[in-house]
Amino acid sequence: MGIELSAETRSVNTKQHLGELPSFVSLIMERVSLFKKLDYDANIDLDQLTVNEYPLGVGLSPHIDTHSAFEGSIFSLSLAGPCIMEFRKYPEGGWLSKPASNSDREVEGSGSGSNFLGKAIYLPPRSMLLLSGEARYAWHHYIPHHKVDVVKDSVIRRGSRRVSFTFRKVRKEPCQCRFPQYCDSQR
Ligand SMILES: O=C(O)CCC(=O)C(=O)O
Ligand SMILES: [Fe+2]
Repeated sequence: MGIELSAETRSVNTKQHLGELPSFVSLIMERVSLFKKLDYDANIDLDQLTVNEYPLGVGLSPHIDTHSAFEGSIFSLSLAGPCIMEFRKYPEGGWLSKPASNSDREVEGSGSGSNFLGKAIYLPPRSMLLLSGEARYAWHHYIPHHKVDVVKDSVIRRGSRRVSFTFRKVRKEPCQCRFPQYCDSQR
């Protein structure tokens, strides 16, 4: 909603303006505006909304949201069931290997040429995830294709579905972030 996003290229067609965001998200936008009080360089004049539905066991493949398509702050509201979102940072830029097993931990990968830092974050229902700075520009995020997540030896069962509302601001100029090896505008 707002502006069309291609699932294949993870990019936007700025000519495909789908209209204003629907009025039912205005309360969410009000809550998002409270983030301005925090010390973020956030431009939170958000104009693009993607709604994702994840049936039980379905995840999200690893990616960094396209730098050239969206500004520096990305907000994702989790609804219905919980999930664990995993993050990896590869110093070289690209994604190199398949995700390892899931848990709430820090990971340093090695072997088969991979060298990454990993983190896993629990996203309860009704929580808002803010990706900004290095987390937005340099870390891949993904949701493993699992029905059950293990966090510090506790088993967290996913609900029968999760729905997320991801709010972004479409970028009009090339990205000039501090992370050129991850940046499609600077390669
Ligand atoms: O489901 C989410 O919370 C995140 C979705 C996401 O990363 C994306 O659409 O790029
Ligand atoms: Fe994403």
